[in-house]
Amino acid sequence: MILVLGGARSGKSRFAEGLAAGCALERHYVATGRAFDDEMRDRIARHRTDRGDGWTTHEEPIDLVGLLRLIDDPARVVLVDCLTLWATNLMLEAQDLAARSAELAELLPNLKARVILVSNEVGLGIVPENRMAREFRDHAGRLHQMIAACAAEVYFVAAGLPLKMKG
Ligand SMILES: Nc1nc2c(ncn2[C@@H]2O[C@H](COP(=O)(O)OP(=O)(O)OP(=O)(O)O)[C@@H](O)[C@H]2O)c(=O)[nH]1
Repeated sequence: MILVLGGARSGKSRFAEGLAAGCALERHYVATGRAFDDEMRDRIARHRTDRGDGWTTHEEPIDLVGLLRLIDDPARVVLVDCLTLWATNLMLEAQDLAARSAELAELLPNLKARVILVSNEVGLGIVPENRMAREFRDHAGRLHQMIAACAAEVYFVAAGLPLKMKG
């Protein structure tokens, strides 16, 4: 399992897609993002075009654990983009984010597919004024630590350049 972290528009998704393309495995893309407005719809369309053929796309904003169990197969590489949007969706539905994150961290080492997880590093700026944003930042930081602990490789991407942090 590989974790790819980075800021907004850092090039993390492209880097992760490159890692997946480098495996001679059936490629599956798990999108946690939701097309809630025209801007996001355009962005998603661009992502689909950039990915090109050769990917099976799954859209699952909430039940990531259930979907990963369902599509798990040793013949596949599964790219999840991204964990922070998944966490946002759970928070907006008032779900227990700590419990869902623990479930994911427990499942990942048991999957047979090669899994690549993309996530936003949101903890580098000043402390947000908004309480929900502070809670989200803390949840994301804890989730990344849990996933990084069991990942074989961890990268941090900035300005399109990957820095290998583990593995
Ligand atoms: N629903 C859906 N979402 C998608 C699809 N393809 C990509 N996305 C979403 O688009 C999001 C990434 O969009 P951006 O905001 O453009 O990328 P970014 O993460 O800021 O930029 P980079 O760091 O360069 O990757 C991912 O979190 C995906 O969930 C798709 O086919 N369907």
